[in-house]
Amino acid sequence: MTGTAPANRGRIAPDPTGNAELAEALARWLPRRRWFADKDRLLTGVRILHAPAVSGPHAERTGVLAVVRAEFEDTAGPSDYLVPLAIGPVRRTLPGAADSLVARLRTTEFTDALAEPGFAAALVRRTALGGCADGLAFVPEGPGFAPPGPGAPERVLTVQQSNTSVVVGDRHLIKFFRRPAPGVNPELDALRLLRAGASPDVPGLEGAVHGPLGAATATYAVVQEFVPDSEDGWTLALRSARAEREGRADGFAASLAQLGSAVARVHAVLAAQGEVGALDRGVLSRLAREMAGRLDGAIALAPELAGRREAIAAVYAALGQATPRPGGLIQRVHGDLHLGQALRAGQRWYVVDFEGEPAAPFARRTAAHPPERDVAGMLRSIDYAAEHGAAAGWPGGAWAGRAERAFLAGYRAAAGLGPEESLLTAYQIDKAVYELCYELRHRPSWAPIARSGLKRLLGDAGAPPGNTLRSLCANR
Ligand SMILES: Nc1ncnc2c1ncn2[C@@H]1O[C@H](COP(=O)(O)OP(=O)(O)O)[C@@H](O)[C@H]1O
Ligand SMILES: O=P(O)(O)O[C@H]1O[C@H](CO)[C@@H](O[C@H]2O[C@H](CO)[C@@H](O)[C@H](O)[C@H]2O)[C@H](O)[C@H]1O
Repeated sequence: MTGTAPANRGRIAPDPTGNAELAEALARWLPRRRWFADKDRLLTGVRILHAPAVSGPHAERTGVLAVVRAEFEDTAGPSDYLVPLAIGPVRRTLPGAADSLVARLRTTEFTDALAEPGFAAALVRRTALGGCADGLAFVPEGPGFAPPGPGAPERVLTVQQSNTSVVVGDRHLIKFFRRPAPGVNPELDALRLLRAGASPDVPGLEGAVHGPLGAATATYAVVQEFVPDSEDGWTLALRSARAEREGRADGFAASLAQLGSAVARVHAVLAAQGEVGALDRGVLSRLAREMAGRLDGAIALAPELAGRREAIAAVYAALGQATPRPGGLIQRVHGDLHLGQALRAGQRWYVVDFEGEPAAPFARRTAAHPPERDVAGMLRSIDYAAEHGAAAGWPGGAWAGRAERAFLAGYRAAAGLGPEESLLTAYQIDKAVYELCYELRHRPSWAPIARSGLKRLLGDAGAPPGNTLRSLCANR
């Protein structure tokens, strides 16, 4: 590391002009982060691509929004990660958890900047004010917002998976995209459409931070309204399934009908504000081909799927031959909708995390789909909750049936018509295939949930606790 002399303390020069020691420390620190998405690959090294500076929370510490490139032994290509760092003299005690320490190199200390009081708040403040500095652009979106005052309390959300979000002053949430890629992040893009259409069903977009990525520009973070006192749909679903076992009725099914309506309204705004296309035979056969391609990719990761290839391919083939509903559309959708991405506050639902499937390239995440894709995601999530409960001995089947029917009824009431069956079936199977791979990779002990969901969707006999699509559709 060459940047430790007092004169340049706080600035990181891009590799290969220095920083070898810091890069080595990052190579040890990164794989232990929960948002590091390459845990199953052998990391061979880290390079610091960019490190634009932002004003530090206090005079002796500088913040940088470092973008680092992780390189691996395999040939699948490098991954870029956003790593906000605070740089300053070594301290006796760290402000956050001990694992916020990235490196102590001689007299200089490098820590996770999101654990430093004042760092996230300073970025939200700069976004509210707008402006450019050191290659970063702080851009308020829409009418803008009042900057948080000095000393606004901050807390890093611990539930996040792919990214890292910090709540500032209980009013704003700044979400740092850990995997920057060239262009506008799909979440920012979707939130702009939803703001333009005055959607009441998502937290309002307030601004964004952009920075360099090679010769391109990437979205580093978005700032949006924080929804206070909310609980996510997954937590509520598990509580409701447990209440059922204990013979206590609750209002969850009724609230899921409201969620169904909220999702339908989100779809309506995205269709009105974004690009749409006709759902014709050509689109159906393309979607069927894409699903079949994803199945082949999934079999490579989860060879157990090979035994089901024929049955799954038959469902996709049926989709490819189906007659589209007249007037059907493809449009921007959420792309990775599940109960954890619905927040209940008071009597309202808010839909969050429009980033799409975290591992997919941006172009695939923003591609137009029939809205059935999101509806299928939520049905899979209800099935997940039922299956999770079944493992604890809860009577998941009846609960799941009611929950799924309520969600579909709410969706239908707001959309004016229900999801199309061949699409809903194919998307649920496509999602269950994705989930099996996701679970095998990230949470192997959850793989049986995806496995048995897939079994049920393929109509295998004797697979409680969820419901076959046939039984759900019979009630449409
Ligand atoms: N605007 C918000 N207000 C309140 N909580 C939020 C908001 N956005 C996200 N959250 C909470 O943070 C969690 C993680 O957010 P999410 O956008 O899904 O992050 P990730 O991209 O890391 O998965 C959500 O499940 C929700 O509990
Ligand atoms: O929230 P993310 O965008 O990071 O989504 C990924 O992780 C999800 C798990 O947190 C995963 O969702 C799967 O598990 C959920 C329960 O934890 C369940 O409700 C979903 O239906 C199921 O798909 C999601 O697939 C993945 O992309």
